[in-house]
Amino acid sequence: MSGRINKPAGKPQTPSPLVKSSAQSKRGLNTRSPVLSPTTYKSPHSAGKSLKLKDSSITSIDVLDSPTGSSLCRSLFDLEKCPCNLSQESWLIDCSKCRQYWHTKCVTLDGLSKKDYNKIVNWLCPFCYTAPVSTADFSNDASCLTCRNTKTLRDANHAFEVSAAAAKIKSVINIGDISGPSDSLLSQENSIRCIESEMKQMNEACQTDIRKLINEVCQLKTELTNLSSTGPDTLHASHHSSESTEQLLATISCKIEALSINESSITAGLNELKQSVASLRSTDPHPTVPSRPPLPPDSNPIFPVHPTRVPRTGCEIPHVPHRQIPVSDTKHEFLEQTEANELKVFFDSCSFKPESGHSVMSFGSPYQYTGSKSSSNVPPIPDILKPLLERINNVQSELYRSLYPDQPFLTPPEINSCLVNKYQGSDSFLPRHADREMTIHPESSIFTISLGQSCDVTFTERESGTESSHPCPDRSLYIMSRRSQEVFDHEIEKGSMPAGTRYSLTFRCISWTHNNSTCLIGDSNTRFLRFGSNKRGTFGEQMPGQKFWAPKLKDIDPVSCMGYSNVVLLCGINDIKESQIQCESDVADCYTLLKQKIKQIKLLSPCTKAVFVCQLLPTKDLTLNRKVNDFNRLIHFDLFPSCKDVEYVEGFRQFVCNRVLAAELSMHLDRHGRFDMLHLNRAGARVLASLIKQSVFLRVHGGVDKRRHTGRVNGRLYSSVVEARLHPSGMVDGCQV
Ligand SMILES: O=C(O)CCC(=O)C(=O)O
Ligand SMILES: [Fe+2]
Repeated sequence: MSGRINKPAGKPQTPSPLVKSSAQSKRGLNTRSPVLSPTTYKSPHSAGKSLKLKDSSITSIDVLDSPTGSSLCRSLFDLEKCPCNLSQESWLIDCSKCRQYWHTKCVTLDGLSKKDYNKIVNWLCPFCYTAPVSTADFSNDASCLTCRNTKTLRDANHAFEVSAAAAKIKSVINIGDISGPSDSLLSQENSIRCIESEMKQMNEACQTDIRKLINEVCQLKTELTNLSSTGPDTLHASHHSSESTEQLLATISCKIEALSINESSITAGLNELKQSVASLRSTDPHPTVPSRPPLPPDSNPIFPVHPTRVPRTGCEIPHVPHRQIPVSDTKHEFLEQTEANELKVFFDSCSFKPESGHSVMSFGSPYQYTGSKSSSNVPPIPDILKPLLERINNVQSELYRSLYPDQPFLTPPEINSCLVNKYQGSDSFLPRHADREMTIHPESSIFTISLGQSCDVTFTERESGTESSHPCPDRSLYIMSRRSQEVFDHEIEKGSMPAGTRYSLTFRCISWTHNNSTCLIGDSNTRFLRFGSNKRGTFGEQMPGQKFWAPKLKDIDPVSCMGYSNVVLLCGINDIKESQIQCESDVADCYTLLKQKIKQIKLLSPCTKAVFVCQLLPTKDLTLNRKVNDFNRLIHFDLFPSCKDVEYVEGFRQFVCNRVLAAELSMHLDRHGRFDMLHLNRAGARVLASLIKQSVFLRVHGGVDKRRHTGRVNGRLYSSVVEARLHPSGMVDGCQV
């Protein structure tokens, strides 16, 4: 029985392991009469073997006589004293693991009866108890890739490794080809592991031989003692005796020779194996990252900046062309004359609200902008406008489909709002502005139909000041992309309007949910994530957005972020995975590219409220994880302190188990049947989706999750979202299964 409670000294000696900490037992301690009065003591070092102690003093001597015993005895006196170091009238309980005794009061067990104590089979003391959950060691490693190695986790990981190895062997048998960088890495790591285990075996064999040798020497010693005890005369008296001595000596020399041969062969073998390990390690594609000379730390860092972890290059930002044009398309005579006439009659009868230089009237989804006078009590789209709206939506769908021809499942933006401007006379004008409200769908266009008097709209490229003029004849349509609003202003200059009346019908895709529009740019680990309005399996209608594919950092296109409220980046693993990325500086260069991309995004899309950066996910390759750590540290210690509006997608610790990508959240084999080191499975993607969604919503609500009930994703608690990762059926928003 372990987890014993010892009885007070002086009580009848039974196997019951109770000890009362009392003056009497303390005296016993001083006289080396242990608190453990005669009883069965299980050595913490003897793996369950019991020492039957007859008498305490003899016990001490016996134990002190043997080399292991001395340390055991030394520790006995420390172990049997409660770490509180106070004498207390309290029972003592010993830990099943380290055998340290504790006052039951000190470990809050004092409410239990003696009967209850004796029911305790296993008890772990505060020194030995480890919470059965992974706890990241955040103190040293900002990337959270180190976590506490509890036995449960270690066993789970071991089981995973065994199954992964089995799968690997199976794939080798089935496919016969395991080429590819990750496989060569794996096979190399496996070879190291094999050699290391072989070395372990040889070491063990060596130990066994040494033990055998000691036994035999002891045996021979005894035999020699026996022989000598018969006296030298007797030894030489008979021919028989002399024969046995010679035989004995011959046996000894034979055995010693055999053992030395064995030993030298073992040593040679070990040396050979050591060499193999060394050569394999030297060809490691991801060698130990050498440190760079320290660089001056940031002058005013929020986080303490590790001097070696500041990127070596400055962050000059290469200019990115915005690739926008002021008017993306024009259609003359878009309206039939009769339709135009009908519309003019209709608008002549409407009451417009005056704004600066013109007057306005709205239909459909309210369009709010600075100084808008028509955004409250907005009537629905009138019947007379419905056929026109349908035509415009057709044009919008075509435009959207041509933008994303390879993604036919995406839903084009729906034009749902019409703002009509009325210009009367040559004094009318339209102040310089851009239609860059966040409520406008970032992938949509703004459609303007002119009715009545012609005029020119002037466009100005904000950065360069370059102006261009666009003529707007009666019944024509011109189209501006929402993205172009990030770089061009437009206006109808004062004094440029002719006499007479002009109506401009401007159509947009408006929704307050676009305030949360999100552009997700990521690598293959974003492949299961979906935007959409389905309650399950997508990010949902409250987080509309679009995904952009960027396997490497260079593929991040800052132009795609223009007009989005949030940008989420998950990219970089394929960059640092490259074999030429060999040291911390190389990793820092990759990180610098990420930083440049973020700055370019913010330059091109200044209205974007936040850029969320996902740290790199852990992989199953420990060597690659070192680079991951280096990259992630730069995100923590350089990016976040230095870039305003860059936010952090929290909770990535969930992906780590035993310092690698958690088995239950990741793919075991890729589609070619090879060991998959990098990819999340659907359960992992669900966790990733919930973390992204949580971060985005926390920003929207100033750090407070206000959706329906605090802590919920589409009505489900975040905690259950995370739990749901293990349920194959548990679909979480943001992730399509
Ligand atoms: O009247 C026009 O052509 C332009 C109208 C416009 O820019 C607007 O309503 O935002
Ligand atoms: Fe406008």
